[in-house]
Amino acid sequence: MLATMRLPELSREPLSGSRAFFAVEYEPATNEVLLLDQRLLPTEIRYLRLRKADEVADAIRTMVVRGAPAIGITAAYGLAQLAAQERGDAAVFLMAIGVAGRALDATRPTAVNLAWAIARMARTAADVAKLEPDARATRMIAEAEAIHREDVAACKAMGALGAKDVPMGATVITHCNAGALATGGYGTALGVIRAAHAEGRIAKVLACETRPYLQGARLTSWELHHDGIPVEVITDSMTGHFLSRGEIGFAVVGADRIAANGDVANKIGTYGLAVLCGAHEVPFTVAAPWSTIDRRTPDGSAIPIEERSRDEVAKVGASVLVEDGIPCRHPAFDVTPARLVRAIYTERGVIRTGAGETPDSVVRRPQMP
Ligand SMILES: CSC[C@@H](O)[C@@H](O)C(=O)COP(=O)(O)O
Repeated sequence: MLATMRLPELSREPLSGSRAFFAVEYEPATNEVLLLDQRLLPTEIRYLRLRKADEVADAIRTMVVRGAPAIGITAAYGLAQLAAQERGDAAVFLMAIGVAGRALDATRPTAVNLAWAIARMARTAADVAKLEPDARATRMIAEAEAIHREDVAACKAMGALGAKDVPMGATVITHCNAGALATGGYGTALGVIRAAHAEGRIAKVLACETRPYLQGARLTSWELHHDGIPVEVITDSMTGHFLSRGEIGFAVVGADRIAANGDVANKIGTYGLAVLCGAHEVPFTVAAPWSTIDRRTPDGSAIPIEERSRDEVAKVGASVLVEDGIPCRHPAFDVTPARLVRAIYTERGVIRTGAGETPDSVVRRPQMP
């Protein structure tokens, strides 16, 4: 497995629980944030060591790290790192955390996990501001590590719940990358796939390539292949073909933000896949931690959609596909209405959207918040 890995030396076991690879870790011995540079995958495995919060913000903006939970965890570590560097009094400390938090928050607008993690770190900063610098840094680092550890546990919990819905022997389709690379470890949609594979339910996975940034082709296939889970890459335009032939039994994707009514924002192309699954009566499901649910956003129309650069559509690497000067559009996410989603797997239970449940309606259940 992963014979070509060059892992950075860590002074302890990674919180992601994987020595094979990790998307993000914090190294307390050096106060560095370590990121696997996902822009280079699958051809090169290189880790970056980040020493300042603005380097962390840059890394999120430029897609060194991506995926909703992973960017939230990375931002939390960026603020913990800053807390370990800031020696000023409480007011100076809170000012520095506030400025860095706003810069991190401005990097990517759609994934609510980013704002959620920054807000949680800001609350901790307010609680510890009056402590000695070393003591408040220790508390900030512990909070970021808790966010990381809780995310891995959430992925495993939702994976176990979702796996039960995967029909025995199914071919499962997924879109984008909602795996260990996109989370603290294990993955959301790929967590369901990992758990279902361990239960012997999965014949193979079809990974949509996910134009234009190709997270499915570059990242999902890499993760699954090196985990020994059978995977085939298809172009996004092939999904209707395979569904029409009855070759797909289950669909599971991640999410960047889920509105109070159950509408799901995820990587561009998800909505089309959901419509096709609906037309062919194939269960279309979503796996996401509770930190992806934004109950202050009433429905999908209120979710901000990130517009990314023209060049990601007009070029593949150095190859030009669209002549200079011809405009291209690039919404990076779309919204799938709740009515097309059969179920949402979370660490707090399953939201049966197909049976009319919503995030708002299930919070009254005993195990829900
Ligand atoms: C567990 S990750 C869920 C989503 O963040 C994922 O499906 C996705 O859309 C990622 O988009 P990206 O633009 O690569 O950050």
